[in-house]
Amino acid sequence: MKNQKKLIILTGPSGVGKGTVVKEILCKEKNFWLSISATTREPREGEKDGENYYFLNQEKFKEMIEQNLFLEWAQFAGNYYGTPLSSVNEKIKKGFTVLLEIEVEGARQIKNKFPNSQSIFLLPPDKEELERRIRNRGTEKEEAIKKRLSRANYEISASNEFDFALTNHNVDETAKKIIKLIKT
Ligand SMILES: Nc1ncnc2c1ncn2[C@@H]1O[C@H](COP(=O)(O)OP(=O)(O)OP(=O)(O)O)[C@@H](O)[C@H]1O
Ligand SMILES: Nc1nc2c(ncn2[C@@H]2O[C@H](COP(=O)(O)O)[C@@H](O)[C@H]2O)c(=O)[nH]1
Repeated sequence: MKNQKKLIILTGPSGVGKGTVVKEILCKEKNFWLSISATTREPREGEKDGENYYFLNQEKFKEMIEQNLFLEWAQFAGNYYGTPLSSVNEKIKKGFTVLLEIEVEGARQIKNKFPNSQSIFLLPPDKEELERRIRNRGTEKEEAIKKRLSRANYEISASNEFDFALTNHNVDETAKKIIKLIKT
């Protein structure tokens, strides 16, 4: 894949605000494109197949792994998640800056495969605020919240592996800082 600087990884623990910040970035930057991942998790209320994710069963997801159709994939909190290769290639060729909003294992895979990609780790102001954000989102049951929070400790300890680490205090400010980092 050419022009790897156009490939931006946004990672960080579940609930830190990656998706919210990405939405804000996409409102501000029309030449940026967010990759649509595939997942085996169940859709949340209001989520649409092909818009939020490609919702697949495990058999189909594993078939895609076998066929090397993912740029990266990982298991997270009991489900599979992966970045489909073809659409990312196509958007980069068209000149878009492609954003990957992914967890840490997948982010490491992309960093290894594409050393010129740029990686940004979002940190919460503190762990209590992270828990508040996940709980207030209201999308996960208690068991899933616990899995995500225990994984968050491991993920936060990996924050120094990435090019930049930013604390997400305020959505608008974080989005502006990320845009500046990408364009510098
Ligand atoms: N800077 C912020 N201040 C306060 N609340 C925030 C901030 N950023 C995001 N939130 C809220 O935190 C919750 C989690 O945000 P979001 O879903 O974007 O996180 P995420 O990192 O994408 O999570 P996941 O990895 O689980 O998909 C949402 O309810 C969102 O509105
Ligand atoms: N490695 C990958 N991680 C991904 C991908 N798409 C999303 N994610 C990350 O999974 C967790 C959970 O997401 P949720 O939508 O269930 O809350 C979160 O950290 C996402 O960033 C992907 O393609 N590959």
